[in-house]
Amino acid sequence: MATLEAIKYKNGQLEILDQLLLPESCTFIPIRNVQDAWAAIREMKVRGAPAIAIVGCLSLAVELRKLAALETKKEIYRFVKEKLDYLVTSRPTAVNMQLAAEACIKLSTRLMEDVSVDVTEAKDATLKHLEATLANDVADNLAIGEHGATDIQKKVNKDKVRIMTHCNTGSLATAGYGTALGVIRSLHTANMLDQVYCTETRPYNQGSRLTAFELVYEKMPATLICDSMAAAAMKQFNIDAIIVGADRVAANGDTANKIGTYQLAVLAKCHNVLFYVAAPFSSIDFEIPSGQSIPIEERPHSEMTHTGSIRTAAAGINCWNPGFDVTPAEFITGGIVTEKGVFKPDQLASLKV
Ligand SMILES: CSC[C@@H](O)[C@@H](O)C(=O)COP(=O)(O)O
Repeated sequence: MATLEAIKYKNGQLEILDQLLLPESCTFIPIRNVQDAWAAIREMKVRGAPAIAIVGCLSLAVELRKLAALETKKEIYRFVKEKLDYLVTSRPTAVNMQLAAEACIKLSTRLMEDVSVDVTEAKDATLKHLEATLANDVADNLAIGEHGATDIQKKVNKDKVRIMTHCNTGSLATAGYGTALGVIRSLHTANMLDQVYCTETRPYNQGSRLTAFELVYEKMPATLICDSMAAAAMKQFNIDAIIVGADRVAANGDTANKIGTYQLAVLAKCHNVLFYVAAPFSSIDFEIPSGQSIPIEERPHSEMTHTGSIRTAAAGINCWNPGFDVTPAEFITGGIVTEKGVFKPDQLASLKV
């Protein structure tokens, strides 16, 4: 199934769909270098944990392709490390950019130390690694979709299911297909989706602006709700499962995701609704034992006090605007859906590679 495309890369040319302009306008903007990518990530022109890492890696590929002047493998290593270290500082909560940077720096170190590899081969191997991120992510998402849909079908045991989701985890947040929205897409393709309820996702409205846009685009049976309607909707519509994405999953399964995820998980427990997290392995941070160590991004207060340029909150009020919250592993009752299968949170630690 053709899904929306938010990241376009060909022969060293990178363009991204400016998500700040959605749903009014579909405008692609060029990313000419790592600095452009850093700014696009920071300003949330591209957002969503996997998409952030892919655009970061591809922006480095753009620069590396243009670079003729590097004469030694050490110069390539230094160039790659400096650029990736910088990209990691763009946003703090999602771990995907950090893990992608660590993997690429490790590769660059290995190529530098391998005497059988010359400079051109080292550069080509690094480029190949960076450019593969796009296709790898789509393949991972297709597998996540399959595993998630099969697990939900097995546990819910109904012909058609009602799903709730939060934030945006679709083609716009990934290289294509999506993670949690990928599972919903797979259910829809298998004619097993009765209805998906997507939350508005205040204050940045990734749900109403982006997920709703994708759902309409894909013609899925979907209903938008405000975040404050989640409990009522669970009760009224007999939701079968909630599925969300992740920005960072700790080794014990605690999961950081868009603010509002934790309250959905608590509500799911009260209403006996299965709660799933869908994320690629590149969102799992095996180095941190629990969600307590996950850095939570604080966002500008204007996201809460204004709608566009219009102030909707009383002037002078103090605000608290964390971009993410942490759902304790015990609330993830359905499981963590990855490209390698569906796991209970307490199974994760043993999967460290
Ligand atoms: C597949 S994306 C999973 C998460 O990154 C997503 O749910 C989310 O929280 C995105 O937050 P955002 O602040 O829009 O980057």
